[in-house]
Amino acid sequence: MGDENKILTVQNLTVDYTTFRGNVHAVRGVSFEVNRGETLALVGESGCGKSASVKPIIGEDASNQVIKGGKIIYRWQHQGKLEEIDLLKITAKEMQRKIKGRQIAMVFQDPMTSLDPTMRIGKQIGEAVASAHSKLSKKKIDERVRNLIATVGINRVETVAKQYPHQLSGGMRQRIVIAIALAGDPQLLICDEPTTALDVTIQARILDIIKKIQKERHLSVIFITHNLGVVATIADKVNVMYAGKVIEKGTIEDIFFEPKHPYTWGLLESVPDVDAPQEALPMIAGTIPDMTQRIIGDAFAPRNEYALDIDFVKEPPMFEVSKTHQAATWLLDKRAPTVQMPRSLQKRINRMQGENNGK
Ligand SMILES: Nc1ncnc2c1ncn2[C@@H]1O[C@H](COP(=O)(O)OP(=O)(O)OP(=O)(O)O)[C@@H](O)[C@H]1O
Repeated sequence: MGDENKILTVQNLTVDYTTFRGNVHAVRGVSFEVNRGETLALVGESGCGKSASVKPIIGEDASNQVIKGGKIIYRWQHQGKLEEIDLLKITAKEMQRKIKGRQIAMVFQDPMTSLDPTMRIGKQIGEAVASAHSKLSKKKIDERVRNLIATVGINRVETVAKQYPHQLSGGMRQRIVIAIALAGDPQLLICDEPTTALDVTIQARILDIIKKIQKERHLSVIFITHNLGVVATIADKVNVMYAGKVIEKGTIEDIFFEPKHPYTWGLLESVPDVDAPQEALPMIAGTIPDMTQRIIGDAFAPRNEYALDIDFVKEPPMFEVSKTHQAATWLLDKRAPTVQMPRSLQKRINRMQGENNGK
């Protein structure tokens, strides 16, 4: 697959936050790629560096953020030519003028932070359209606003256009935020926990809308979530993150049917199983490490009941499981003892695979 199909390549991204307690090493050398028309999920517990890995893509920088290294290569077709830039090297002005909204847009968890409470919905979307397409007439802008509202699955277009954010439910507000994100016809949409604050049925509806839009517009999507259960319905590929690193990456099938890292096993076990009688849901015991400290070995080792001695001393490399699947665990070293995933998880996977084959 040539580079033209890769819309984004993040290479060895390293991000710190300076704090009075010392530097938080939030992202410790993260690399990933997103292909055109593909959805990549970044998954992991709270605080593992998911947001910190994507904010630099769109120039969202807290005042205490320090990019210590890496590249973020973005590629797009411009006047029939493939252009590429390192998003870490452009100015804030260029980011605003060329990239933000028009190439890459972001949807955050809390829609209220992205909406202006004092402005009618139609006007807010209209401003986003006008700022991305400066030459459009008022009539054309209005037309686009109505189309965008309909695109996110809202039927009462005229009514909603006249309303204020507080008059809408959480799910409706999130749809409007998605409509605003689409106003500049971006190629890449970054969704940071877009459904976490919503109740389960509304979550499913928003996921369906994102999926529908992704297909219609052949969008690339980076989808951030702490819930692996959500990932199965939306993503093509998954990167599992822990303590500022990607520790396992693969296709949906690789991660759900052949998980290799004990951390991924733990995440999968903590997904509610709707098809099986529920025992108490096992959460991964322990807490994430203090990210201001230097981490020695595998960051997950202190919480890992399958840890080997070497895990406490030496960081595991990414072992190749297959062409599409890699995991950073010493259990994959050829000298390691054979360790099986928990039986309860294996049983669940067997059942899921059976259902999948029966489809
Ligand atoms: N502005 C900041 N200043 C200091 N530390 C920060 C800042 N932003 C994030 N962090 C820290 O960086 C680490 C990674 O945070 P990040 O927000 O990327 O996690 P996350 O995986 O997205 O989790 P969540 O779902 O809770 O946002 C955490 O330890 C977090 O406390």
